[in-house]
Amino acid sequence: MIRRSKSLAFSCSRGFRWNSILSYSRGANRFAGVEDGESGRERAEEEGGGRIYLHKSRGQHILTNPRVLDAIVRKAEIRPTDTVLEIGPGTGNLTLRLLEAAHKVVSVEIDKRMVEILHNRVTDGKLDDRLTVICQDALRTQFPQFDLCVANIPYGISSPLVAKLLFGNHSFRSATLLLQKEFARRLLAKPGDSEFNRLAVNVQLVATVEFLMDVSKRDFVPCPKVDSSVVRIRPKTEIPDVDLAEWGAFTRTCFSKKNKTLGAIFKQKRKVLELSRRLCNEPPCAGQGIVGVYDREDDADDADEGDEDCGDVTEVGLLKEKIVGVLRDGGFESKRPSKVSVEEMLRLLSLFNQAGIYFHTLR
Ligand SMILES: C[S@@+](CC[C@H](N)C(=O)[O-])C[C@H]1O[C@@H](n2cnc3c(N)ncnc32)[C@H](O)[C@@H]1O
Repeated sequence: MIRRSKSLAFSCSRGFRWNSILSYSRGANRFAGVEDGESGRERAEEEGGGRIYLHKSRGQHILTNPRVLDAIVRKAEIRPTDTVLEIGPGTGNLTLRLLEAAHKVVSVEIDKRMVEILHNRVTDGKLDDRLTVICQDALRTQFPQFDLCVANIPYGISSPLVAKLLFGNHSFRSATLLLQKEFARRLLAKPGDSEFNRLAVNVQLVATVEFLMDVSKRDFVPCPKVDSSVVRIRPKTEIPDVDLAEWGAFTRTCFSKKNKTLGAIFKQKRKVLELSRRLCNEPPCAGQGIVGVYDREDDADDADEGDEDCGDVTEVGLLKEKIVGVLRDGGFESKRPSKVSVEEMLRLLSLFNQAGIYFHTLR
């Protein structure tokens, strides 16, 4: 049951030249935003009262500019032998182009109405034997083997999806993703940039990220509030030998207060107690992988409760001294996490481990 108040209504159209139709328009009751070959800007047309409601909550903004669609496919470096994974094909504007360039396309789409539209479009174009559509939530689906991921993804799942691609044991050459501009900037951020956060540090541990192009909000139907950027994420062939679960917990601690020094962060009573509990909780739960790449703004600063400096002369106090010693001897005490590179973070974790301090996940 679709509740109209929460949705954006777009009408269907008919009678446009096939190549001018950006989304499916065969038969009655079909949606079509319409590609404007001249300006590439949005239009929506109505026919016979047929409508499909685009759900904001599912990020249903249809990319309609043919030049942008073509550019994404060109920049994705698709080989004719490739299987391409697409997340969120929507009405299939990108999918049809991917099918022209690749050997196979596997598209994962949560909305069965979109799947129906997509099926009809590829059947019309006789491309259906090379397309597999999985009608499921991309975050809950096991991806098949793929060479490349190319997608205009729903922005609401950017962070867990990037984590799934990079930390989910998939082997692929690259992911060319259309993302919200701000999210893309965070992926690309370098130490010292104001956007540098756990997302950047976790992604850059295992991948390189390259900016490809900006995309205007006006190239979508309906027009979203934000601009977008296309980036290419290439998994590194050699990944540092680090327990990813521990790395995830470690970077979470380091970035719990992005603008405080590491010394101030690790001296907090709560942090020391947390580490103390982890140490008592042997053996480590290794190999769980990073379950998220931690991009939530509200993760950036933990609440201030229990923030006071830990001054105990108990075991916890001794642990605190040990922690401070590691930070001081390694030259990290006065550094801010937002200015520390991945390599330096790895060195700090290794120094902690050498001192018998671990960040493994609590059971
Ligand atoms: C931004 S639209 C992109 C549509 C199309 N790729 C384009 O470029 O015009 C995102 C699409 O992802 C789908 N979607 C949203 N959440 C999803 C999820 N968790 N798993 C799979 N698809 C999802 C939406 O239904 C929508 O069709």
